[in-house]
Amino acid sequence: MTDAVQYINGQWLPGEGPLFTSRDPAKNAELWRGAAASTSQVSAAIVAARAASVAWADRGVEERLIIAKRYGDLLVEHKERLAQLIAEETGKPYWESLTEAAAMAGKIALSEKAYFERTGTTENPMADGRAFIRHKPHGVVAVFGPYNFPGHLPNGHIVPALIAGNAVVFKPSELTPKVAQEMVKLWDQAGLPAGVLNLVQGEVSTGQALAAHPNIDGLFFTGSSRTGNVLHTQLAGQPSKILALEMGGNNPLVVGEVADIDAAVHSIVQSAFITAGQRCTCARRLLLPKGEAGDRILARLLAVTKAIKVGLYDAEPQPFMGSMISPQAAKSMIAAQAHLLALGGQSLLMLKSLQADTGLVSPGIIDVTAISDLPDEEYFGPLLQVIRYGDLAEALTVANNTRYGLSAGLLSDYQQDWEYFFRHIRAGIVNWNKPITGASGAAPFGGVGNSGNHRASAYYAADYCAYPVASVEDDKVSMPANLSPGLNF
Ligand SMILES: NC(=O)C1=CN([C@@H]2O[C@H](COP(=O)(O)OP(=O)(O)OC[C@H]3O[C@@H](n4cnc5c(N)ncnc54)[C@H](O)[C@@H]3O)[C@@H](O)[C@H]2O)C=CC1
Ligand SMILES: O=C(O)CCC(=O)N[C@@H](CCC(=O)O)C(=O)O
Repeated sequence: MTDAVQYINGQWLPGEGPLFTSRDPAKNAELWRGAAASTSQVSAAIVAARAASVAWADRGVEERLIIAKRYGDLLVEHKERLAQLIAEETGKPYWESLTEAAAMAGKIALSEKAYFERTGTTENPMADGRAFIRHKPHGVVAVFGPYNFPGHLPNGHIVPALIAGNAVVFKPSELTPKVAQEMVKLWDQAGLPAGVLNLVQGEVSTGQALAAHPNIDGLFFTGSSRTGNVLHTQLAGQPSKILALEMGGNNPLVVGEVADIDAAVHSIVQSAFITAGQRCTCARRLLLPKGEAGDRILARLLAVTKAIKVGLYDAEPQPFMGSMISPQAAKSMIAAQAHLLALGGQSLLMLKSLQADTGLVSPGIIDVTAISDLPDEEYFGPLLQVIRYGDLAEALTVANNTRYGLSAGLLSDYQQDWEYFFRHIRAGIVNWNKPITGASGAAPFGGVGNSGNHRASAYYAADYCAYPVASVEDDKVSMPANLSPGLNF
């Protein structure tokens, strides 16, 4: 008998599918082992969610919020343990894992505010009755999470979905099942009724069974563009299902004229190397002006990046960068770097494996200006591509030369440069003199192009968690003051 890792209709059950494991990528040790949910278990989770969804929606938002707030309190109470699990399963430094746990707790109040501001009830004036805009939950929604924020990002779909009155079937990343299990345990402890939130663990086939199920009303996905596109195709021709896709980016950070070089370099480092470059918002392409000003920034960036402390999540003092998610992810970054070098890139700082069979790598910087056909790929790790440009118009053309459009930024002391940049850049998160990572949950979070499908998350997640209903109402049926021509009463 394997461990009870599936949570279906309020019961922890062993999976009936193939065994899979989760490993600590920094210490190369097994952390978790369980059997995947079978297709019939995925169906059972959907049946349970469907059955629970009516009573959950009927409870009303105030009652649902009481449970969500209890869950938030439990997140605060258990934040150190949760951060420890996040650190072990992802390799992120403990300090950063604590910020993820805090963001999860902060999501409750932000989602409550968004629910009422964006999808609450509005009464509009009407001469002979009342006009309302109200919102209703979709019913049963599937939530898919990525590994890089195994708590915060699925939580960013689950919390608003539950507050809006939906029941959820959650399929976390197969690389981070332990964090997912902990989250669901806290919801259970908070008193969520059986069936309202179900957890189906497993690898891609479990995700496929969930996404293909005819009885889901919506699918909220955060993950790679590749998978998001598969899901988009799969759900084509099913307009009854709402699909929210939060996907990757090939994000540009443009540096213009800046007086404070250290401040600019700090913003670049925070944008490119936080979470070992494994944020969807991370800067992938750094656009630096040609000439001395750009050379000075580059020299300082190289010096600071060389000195970045990379290490174990529990090292003291704490490193800035921890491990990547897996040894395979580290190898794929080394391969990406080799590919760019073969295309004509020039390494300024090599991304290197720091310890065999772990995800520990040093950050890399590569000048790709000479590559005429630069791949428009999201290399999801700490490898920053530098492109030198002539003027701001050229920088904008290069920055926008991507099928993605998630985040973008400008570092410049000139307001007119910012205004020009803002007018011309195509992305959903556009910052000035700030890192392009670390987006606020109080703002919409999403991208254009291949980064999303126009259903932004965070503050706007409320929008895809409920559908609007327009009503005109009166207490009694009454004759209108003026009859339409041709009617006789
Ligand atoms: N825009 C955003 O909000 C964010 C986007 N991301 C993106 O996520 C990626 C990293 O996360 P990963 O876990 O590697 O993403 P992924 O796409 O590999 O996996 C995401 C989820 O989809 C499931 N899945 C994979 N293939 C599937 C299929 N064919 N059918 C159904 N489910 C399937 C996985 O098991 C997992 O639960 C990066 O590309 C990053 O840019 C990450 C965080 C935020
Ligand atoms: O959903 C929210 O509350 C805001 C979005 C957010 O937290 N974004 C983070 C991480 C997302 C990622 O890049 O994977 C960020 O902007 O750094």
